[in-house]
Amino acid sequence: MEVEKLAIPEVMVLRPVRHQDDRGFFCETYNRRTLAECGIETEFVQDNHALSRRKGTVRGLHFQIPPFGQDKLIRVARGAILDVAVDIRVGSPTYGRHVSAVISASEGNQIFVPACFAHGIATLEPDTEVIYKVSNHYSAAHDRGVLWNDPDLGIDWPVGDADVTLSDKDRAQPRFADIEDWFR
Ligand SMILES: Cc1cn([C@H]2C[C@H](O)[C@@H](COP(=O)(O)OP(=O)(O)O[C@H]3O[C@@H](C)C(=O)[C@@H](O)[C@H]3O)O2)c(=O)[nH]c1=O
Repeated sequence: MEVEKLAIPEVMVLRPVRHQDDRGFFCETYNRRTLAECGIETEFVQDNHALSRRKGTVRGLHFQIPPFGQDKLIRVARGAILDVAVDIRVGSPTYGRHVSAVISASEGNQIFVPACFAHGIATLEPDTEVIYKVSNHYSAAHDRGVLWNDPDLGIDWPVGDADVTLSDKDRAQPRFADIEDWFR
């Protein structure tokens, strides 16, 4: 498996081997041993599957607070996304900065985002299906977010305010400056 550490190196893009033949391909989308060889020892406990019908749908930026923080391993079964991870570790040299990568069904790549990052996606194609593993169970009481287009974060989303599809929850998320310090 190829591993690419992004500019914030705790966030990694992974490329599992795709075995191509006349029928199509075969790919191990999750292998605990291979991930451990890449330095990812996370135990995942839940798989999620989200369909976004429209291109230009943004989900995020989301995180769960301790003790329900979630490492995430994200891939795309149909379509493509821009995946964004914002460092929310107080005291980190990259606090408030973000990295992003295009993750797509055609590439078969994946992205690993640790718990102490706010995470979001923007769909680059209609009917995009995202499948991801998380290392802690969902807890609505521990669910938190940051406003996707907060100018303080300076994220270059592939969709503008006028065209974005967002949940009501994400429209009302707080600014980055107003979130509490959950991770150190
Ligand atoms: C995330 C989640 C949501 N739900 C429920 C709550 C709600 O009724 C419905 C939709 O939830 P949301 O609007 O929060 O879904 P969504 O906006 O897709 O949230 C996801 O966004 C991406 C960017 C992430 O990183 C994920 O961790 C998760 O926060 O599904 C669960 O039952 N289990 C879960 O694990």
